[in-house]
Amino acid sequence: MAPATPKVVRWGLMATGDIARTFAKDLLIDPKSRGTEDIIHVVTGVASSSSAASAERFKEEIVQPRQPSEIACNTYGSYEELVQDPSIDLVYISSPHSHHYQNCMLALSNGKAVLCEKPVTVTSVQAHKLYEVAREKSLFFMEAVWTRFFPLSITIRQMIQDGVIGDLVRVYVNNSTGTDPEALDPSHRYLNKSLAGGALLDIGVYTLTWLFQTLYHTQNPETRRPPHSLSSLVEFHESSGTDQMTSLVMRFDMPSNSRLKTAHGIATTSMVLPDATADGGPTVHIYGLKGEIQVWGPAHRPQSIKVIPNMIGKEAFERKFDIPAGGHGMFWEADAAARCWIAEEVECRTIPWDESILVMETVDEIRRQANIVYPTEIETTDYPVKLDSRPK
Ligand SMILES: NC(=O)C1=CN([C@@H]2O[C@H](COP(=O)(O)OP(=O)(O)OC[C@H]3O[C@@H](n4cnc5c(N)ncnc54)[C@H](OP(=O)(O)O)[C@@H]3O)[C@@H](O)[C@H]2O)C=CC1
Ligand SMILES: O=C1OC[C@@H](O)[C@H](O)[C@H]1O
Repeated sequence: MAPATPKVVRWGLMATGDIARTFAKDLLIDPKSRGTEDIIHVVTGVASSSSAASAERFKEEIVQPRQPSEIACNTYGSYEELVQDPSIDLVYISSPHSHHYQNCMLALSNGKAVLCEKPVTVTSVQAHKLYEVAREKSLFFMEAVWTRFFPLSITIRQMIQDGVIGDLVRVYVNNSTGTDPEALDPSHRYLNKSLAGGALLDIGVYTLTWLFQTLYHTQNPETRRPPHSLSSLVEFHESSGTDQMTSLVMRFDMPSNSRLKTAHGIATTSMVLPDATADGGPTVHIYGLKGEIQVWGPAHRPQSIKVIPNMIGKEAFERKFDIPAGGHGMFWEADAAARCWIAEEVECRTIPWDESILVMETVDEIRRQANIVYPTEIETTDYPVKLDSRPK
């Protein structure tokens, strides 16, 4: 039952780029419009590493018009100042992924709980290290894999666990960005190796999220085993050398009472192809012995499902999942992070640390197979390391 008085959760925003704007707008939508009665989100701090003026602009354009005027929002021209602000409960980090490790360390070592954009780090070793620090300091820490918190994803995980499509056999996912790399400035984060650019870390991680949330997360945590036998192929963008297309197949062990003891996860990601199929067809297919669940819409921001039973005479059905109040869909992960923080939990069960690490280990292995190498300073676990890769 919802408490009589909602708890106010105070956010600090580290970075003022594109996704920070989208996240902040979602955060400040009335939570009641999505049935959230127990929390109110406010933004009490914004920091930009470019300038205090940029943080101030963000506050004026995005924050102030959307929250009560009596809530003070401090602005800073450095991330170091933000993490020392006592009026902040949770820090949302949305710098480029190359900077996540250093920025998360900064927040955690200053005693702040963290919600960090995907991918949590550049390497699995960095992710391990961050979770270790969060545990040592008893601080909440979560990778912001927003797709997992969509009611659509929750419904699918439940359907799998309820046996609606029977034992899992194969999951196929396609997620792409629909970008023409030739039309981008070469310093853009998609093409910039100093910013851990490339399709795999940017959007490929969503395809892995789908494989893990269906073929791994739905299994008994006591007995499930990490996937194995990964084969992948990577294609590169000529002038930047960043990865532009990855396809992979890997094997997931299934529970011992399944008819088939293993299932295949197949994922593909591309910079240039559209993020959803042009004819609006499915982007994710989850195949079980009794039927298939199709997911329609971009795999990172899915919109509807179709469930197709194998049995003749059993009707297929469709279900649309609208995102309420004109939101983008990022408020559900914010609600989940806030609830964990209020409950003094360090980890969110919907995206547990071990799964973020397994995704990063999978990325490591694909990178090893294709020899994708980033500059040492963004792969290191040393802290603090000064990173400066802004275009001159
Ligand atoms: N969940 C989702 O749907 C999405 C997630 N993302 C993730 O969010 C992160 C940011 O993406 P996005 O907002 O699109 O990127 P942007 O380039 O638009 O913004 C990144 C921000 O990071 C800050 N920054 C700090 N250091 C640097 C640097 N050296 N070079 C450039 N920017 C720097 C800047 O803010 P400032 O100057 O204020 O410090 C910049 O505006 C990525 O990790 C990406 O994977 C991205 C898009 C969608
Ligand atoms: O997380 C993301 O989702 C949407 C994409 O367009 C973006 O590049 C990526 O970072």
